Amino acid sequence: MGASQEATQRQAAAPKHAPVRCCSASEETLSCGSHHRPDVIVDVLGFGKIKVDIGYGGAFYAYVSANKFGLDVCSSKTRDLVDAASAVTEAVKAQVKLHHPDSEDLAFLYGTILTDGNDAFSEEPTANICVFADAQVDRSPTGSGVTGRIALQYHKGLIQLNQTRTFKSGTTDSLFTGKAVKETICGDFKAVTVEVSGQAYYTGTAHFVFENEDMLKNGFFLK
Ligand SMILES: O=C(O)[C@H]1NCC[C@@H]1O
Repeated sequence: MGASQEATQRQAAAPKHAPVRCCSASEETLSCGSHHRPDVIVDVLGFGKIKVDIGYGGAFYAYVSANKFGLDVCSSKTRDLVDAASAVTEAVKAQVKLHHPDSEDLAFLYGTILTDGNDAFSEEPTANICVFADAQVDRSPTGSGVTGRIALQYHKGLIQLNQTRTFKSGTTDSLFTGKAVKETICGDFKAVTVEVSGQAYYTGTAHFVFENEDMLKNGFFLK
């Protein structure tokens, strides 16, 4: 079977809109110890005191409307959005202690998501840009980021269970849809199960092998 045939077969078998379910909590600092305090004030270098939300949807993000920085997620220069988001990330990392009930390994801020501020339910798409890891910009509205954003919207009473919202990347215009489907708990935190859907495309394949003589074929530990 040629490579293109294989790819075609895989495409035919691939689910186009399979939703991904995540358990997601609106989170806050360990020290405050309550379930509902999404508003966290941090001192952001160059911008002063800014109120952000911190949410978890597979990773922790800080969420803040871009207009707090005089920016627009859809029309401002990406460089300016990245600089503002990175300043927020630095501030939160330095000033907020995160806690994850399942594992402290998960208790770190992965990035900042600047939004258009349209968190109340609407049929219209709401835009955001995710600046994560080492100031990378996501090409999508961000699965984990949208999950956390829906959790925050739900816990703020801005959306109801099973109200589907559409999320748009301010950078590429790509779309995800998502909804909160069930209340749950995560450790001591009130949480919500979220479904996110989007379109994915194959962009390549890889085939890995190991040879018996390879003394590292089973992997290795770093000392
Ligand atoms: O969509 C996601 O959740 C991933 N994309 C970039 C940040 C996350 O790793």
